[in-house]
Amino acid sequence: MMLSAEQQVIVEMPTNFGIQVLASAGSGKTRVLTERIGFILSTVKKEGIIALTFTNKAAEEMADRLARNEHLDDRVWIGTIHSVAQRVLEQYGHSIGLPSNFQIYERDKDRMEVFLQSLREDGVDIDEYLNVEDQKQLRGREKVLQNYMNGFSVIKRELMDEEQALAHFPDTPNVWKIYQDYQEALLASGGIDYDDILVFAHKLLLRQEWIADIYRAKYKHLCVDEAQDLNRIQYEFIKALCGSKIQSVLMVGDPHQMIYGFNGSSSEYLCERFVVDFNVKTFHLKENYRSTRAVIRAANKLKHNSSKEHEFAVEGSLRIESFETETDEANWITSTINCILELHSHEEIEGELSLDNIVVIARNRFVFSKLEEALSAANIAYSLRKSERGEEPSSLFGKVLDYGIRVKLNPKDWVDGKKLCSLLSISPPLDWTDSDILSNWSRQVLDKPVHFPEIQSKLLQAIHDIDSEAPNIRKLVKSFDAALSSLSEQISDENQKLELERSIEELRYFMSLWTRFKSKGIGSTLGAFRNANALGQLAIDTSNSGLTLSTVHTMKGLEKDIVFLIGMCEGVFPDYRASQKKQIEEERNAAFVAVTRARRWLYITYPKQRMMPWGSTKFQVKSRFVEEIES
Ligand SMILES: Nc1ncnc2c1ncn2[C@@H]1O[C@H](COP(=O)(O)OP(=O)(O)OP(=O)(O)O)[C@@H](O)[C@H]1O
Repeated sequence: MMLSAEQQVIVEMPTNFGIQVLASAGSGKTRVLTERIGFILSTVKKEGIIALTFTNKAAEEMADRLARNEHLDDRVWIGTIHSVAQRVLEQYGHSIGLPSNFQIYERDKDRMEVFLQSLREDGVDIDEYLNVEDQKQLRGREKVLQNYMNGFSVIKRELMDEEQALAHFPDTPNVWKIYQDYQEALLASGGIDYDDILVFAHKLLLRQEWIADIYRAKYKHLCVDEAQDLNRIQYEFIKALCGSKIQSVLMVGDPHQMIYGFNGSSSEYLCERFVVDFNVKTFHLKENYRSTRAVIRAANKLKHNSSKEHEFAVEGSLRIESFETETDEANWITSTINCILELHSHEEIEGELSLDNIVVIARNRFVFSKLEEALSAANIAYSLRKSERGEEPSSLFGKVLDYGIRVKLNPKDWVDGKKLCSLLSISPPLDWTDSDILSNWSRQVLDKPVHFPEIQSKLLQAIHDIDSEAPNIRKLVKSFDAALSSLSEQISDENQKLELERSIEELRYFMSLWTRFKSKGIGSTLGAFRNANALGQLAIDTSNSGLTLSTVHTMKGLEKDIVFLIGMCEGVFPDYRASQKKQIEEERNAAFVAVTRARRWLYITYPKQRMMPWGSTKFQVKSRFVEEIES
């Protein structure tokens, strides 16, 4: 596949300044970025490149696209912005006072637990505040606390100081003090939260110039995909990584596809700040290489003249259908998918037609419920693309393994320590710094009324004994796999058997994560493994084959031959919470992203009524975006 003349020019630009590529959907931005990396690898000796993406999935796709290049592993560092920042902290976090095995609290409820504890320590009787019978009142109070947590995220990602925070949250009393206390509580438990990863890494690069120089000496080029979605802290982190020494920065993006406004994203960083802060040459690409004429016409109705059809583009098709109910909509999609499969092949689509060619996209995952029922009834295998953060284990054994490792790495982690104590019916200790804590629990659990106390006891001791710097996970897994399997043969109680079955599954899943961690070459210690898992770098994506159901946000940057865009009603898409002009524009961006994922055929559907969660039905109005596409 040849690059176009315009693409080729960008790929082969000299490396002594920045390159900004502002281009529409399907115009080959990611392609240009990966070709540029290949070009640098083959023309400039030794110098390394950092390639930044927004999702682990996108990082993997980029690695796949680059796989044919020599020296990929030693010269190119492909990762999400968070994962790059996390590795900077893992290696040098101690230089700004972070504990060597710092914990990432990636789960919202763990962060909330730390927050509640910080309030208790401040003398606030938060347990009394939350001790209300009335559910509505309780939800209201929980929301107040959640608003504080959201506020902390804003403070971090906008890099606010006290004055700015007080001005930004005029109606939130004591916000700065409460925020400081939360930060102290996090650090006292040896942890940081997800937002902190970038904040601390940014601080580190600014304060310890010598560390930043180590990276700059090795990596002299930086490439950022989907740069329209950068937010302030992400942009500032990139800037700090470059300092004044790195000028070879390529940012590609499409302002029409900015869909993370709720996370502080703004295309201003790509379009304006980048130009001010770097010596930048700008390029535009308009030709769409992905989609058929029918799809491009629909996209251009949402964003006027955003894409230009490629001269060899085929016609493709667009079909818009309405249904009485969501069930009718789901049944129609299911039968249409079956009809497509029966075709086996079509001149507009390369290769055999299969479920792999199809994705169903919706604004949010709740829209899929009726479709999931219909697909199951019709025996059509599908997978729902999930967010990348891992799921928590459900068996007691799986939980002991997960929380135990967290406590092993950081005995100050009372959040996971307390959860473990409660699961094992052990009283929590007063001292959270004891490095023999797991060994003590291993003895105490033996006479507790829990599932298989001896196995849990052995597991706790085994975790205690692991060498964190060079853990032999394979050996640990092998011995427990054998022990659990032999126990299941001796037991007749059905529930206990199920618990054992789940324990073995979760142990094997843990092993597959470890294997994946090792094969990715992103570290070898237990701490690096735990953090990579926390950031979703080890998530195993099952949605590569079969029919994919995906929200718009998780489909970003990807493409399929056939797209069904479903549930297109006002209130769903655009989302009912979008009321201001700016929010509606972002919804339009999301609709544009959804439509432009289609390479060949696009189906858009909506029901005329929907079932509400409380059981009654509600009449629906066709989405304004469908009206526009039809106009
Ligand atoms: N010069 C080219 N000739 C043929 N196909 C191309 C060319 N450039 C890109 N493509 C193909 O067009 C499709 C879109 O490319 P790519 O994913 O790089 O676009 P993009 O601009 O990053 O899209 P988006 O912003 O919508 O995610 C891909 O299938 C890619 O292989």
